[in-house]
Amino acid sequence: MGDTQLAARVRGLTKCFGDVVALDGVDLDLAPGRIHGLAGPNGAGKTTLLGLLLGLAVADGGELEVLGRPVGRALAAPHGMAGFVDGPGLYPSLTARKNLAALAALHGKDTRAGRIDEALAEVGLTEVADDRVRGFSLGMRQRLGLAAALLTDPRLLVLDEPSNGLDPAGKQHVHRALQRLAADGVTVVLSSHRMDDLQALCDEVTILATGRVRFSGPLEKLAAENRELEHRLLTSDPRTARRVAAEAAGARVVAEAGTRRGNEALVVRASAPAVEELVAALVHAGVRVREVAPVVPPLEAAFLALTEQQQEGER
Ligand SMILES: Nc1ncnc2c1ncn2[C@@H]1O[C@H](COP(=O)(O)OP(=O)(O)OP(=O)(O)O)[C@@H](O)[C@H]1O
Repeated sequence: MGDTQLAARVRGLTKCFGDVVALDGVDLDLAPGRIHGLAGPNGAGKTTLLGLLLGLAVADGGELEVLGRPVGRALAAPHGMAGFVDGPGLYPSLTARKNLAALAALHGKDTRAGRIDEALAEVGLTEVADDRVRGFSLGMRQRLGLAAALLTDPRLLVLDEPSNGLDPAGKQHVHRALQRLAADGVTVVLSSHRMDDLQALCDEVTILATGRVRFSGPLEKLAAENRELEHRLLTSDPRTARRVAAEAAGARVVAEAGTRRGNEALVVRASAPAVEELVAALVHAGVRVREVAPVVPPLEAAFLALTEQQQEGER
């Protein structure tokens, strides 16, 4: 795909706040119709990057192209973009419905009741449509902010931690709305601290640590980065299992991890294929394997390995 088709193209982006280097030569490509996740420890630069995309601040260096247009030094949200960082800007004294009407009118968009009702339904706020926003929870505000963004018919949607404060039903509404947008060709970029949310939603992720990109690409590639993981095994015969694991190629017994559901658990460090071999060897030795699971989910393990490496390298 040619770069001209990208929803956003970022090259060597830097941003400092006094002595703090928030972004340090960041490259990022956002492909159309994809949901791109941004992850990273606190202070990694996620909000700063999303803010620059939204035109809320100006970069100190590098290139930033959004929806085919270079973003210059003027602070202006590029046309066709929607989103928010640090929570959506809403009018507390107005109802949810009136907020949407006011925000859509501000953008010169369709304010017909039908369209507003649709947006409210999409984020699951129909029942509180006529309640004042002042009494809304964080999760309800986040969803209303998303509804407001939907009304502007964006081609690029930028969201900073949109899952913050959402209950499971709210999360489902938000995930469905974002997936519907992506299916319609809208590009979505969002930050999250939850690797499980990123896994459920995103095609690609970028991991930032101390202002630098540590990984950018498909999620499967990230999970595969961390080849050896600790796995917990529950078996019918812990003693034999331990002996078989100690002899298995490519597996190292880490510890006996106490008991779980009355069984003694065994923890081994091994790659996914080596774990499969071990399970086959256990079955061959007459040991029943009741449960095999990574101690830390693969994506989270890859995230920790990448971000810890970066921080240690800088000490
Ligand atoms: N307006 C500002 N003034 C001074 N420093 C800032 C400002 N905005 C961000 N920073 C600093 O820049 C760095 C990156 O911050 P940023 O908020 O982008 O990180 P983040 O990845 O979004 O973090 P979190 O996960 O905690 O939200 C941090 O060290 C932060 O303290």
